[in-house]
Amino acid sequence: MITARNLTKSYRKKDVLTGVDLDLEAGGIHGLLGRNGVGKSTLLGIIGGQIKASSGELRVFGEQPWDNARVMDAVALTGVDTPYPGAWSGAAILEAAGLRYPRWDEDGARSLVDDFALTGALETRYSFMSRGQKAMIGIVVGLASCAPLTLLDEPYVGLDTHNRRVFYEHLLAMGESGRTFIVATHHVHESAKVLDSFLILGRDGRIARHCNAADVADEYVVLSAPALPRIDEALDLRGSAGLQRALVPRSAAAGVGVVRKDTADLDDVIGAMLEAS
Ligand SMILES: Nc1ncnc2c1ncn2[C@@H]1O[C@H](COP(=O)(O)OP(=O)(O)OP(=O)(O)O)[C@@H](O)[C@H]1O
Repeated sequence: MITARNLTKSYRKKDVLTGVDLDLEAGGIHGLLGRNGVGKSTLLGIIGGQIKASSGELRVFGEQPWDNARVMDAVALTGVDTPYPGAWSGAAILEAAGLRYPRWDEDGARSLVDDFALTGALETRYSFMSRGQKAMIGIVVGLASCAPLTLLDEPYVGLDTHNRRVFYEHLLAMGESGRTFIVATHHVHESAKVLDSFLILGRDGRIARHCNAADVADEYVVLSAPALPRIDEALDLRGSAGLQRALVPRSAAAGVGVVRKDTADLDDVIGAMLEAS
């Protein structure tokens, strides 16, 4: 569904994406992770046809996406920076989304509005909405679009605990629908429950890792000992006086002598991958 080869994007003299290679098959919920400013929103904008890449190859549904109406009809991109007109009410935004997206699910939108208790905000001008209300409007648009490829850019910013749970429940319920979701997120712990895979965009502007959520914690163990030998494949974890801890691929840990080996925690693995990226 998405194939990228050596995709780059520079803003004036600033190189953001320097050679993204990516193969993503249709279906599932995928997290796009990376440190602040590495280019996650830029990459989503390029995939969604809204930002023009500087060079490289990109195919979304077999076509180049930039300004391509066929691709853009099948892709919804919403998030914290979606520039809805400030004078529009929530209801007007949802009505426009219903006209914009050919597969729009009116009942689904209503159910999300109910679950988010957003009815009151539907009459509020977008510019007067709270951050959380804006986030919920963006989520309703993205999820009810029924776009085969739905890109959510930090969709939960400003949501309280209850509404984040509502969001994840709806997203999870759609995970088996055949649709593909890419969620740019900094919330590894919360999102881990719904994600099928993690894409880590590194500080060098390339995809550093693409790992399957079901496998990643099994593939690593935590070694701890007063002094660990050097293990090239190790992802560093915390070390304190008298105790070193390293996150190591299970295969590389097999040959290490008498040290304590613990099962790795998904948060630790992803966190260490982000640090190393
Ligand atoms: N339109 C633009 N013009 C110039 N620079 C831009 C533009 N859009 C983004 N950038 C720069 O590109 C870099 C990547 O920005 P982007 O928003 O894609 O990162 P991000 O990974 O989504 O960040 P965050 O996690 O902080 O939201 C940043 O340095 C940003 O300042």
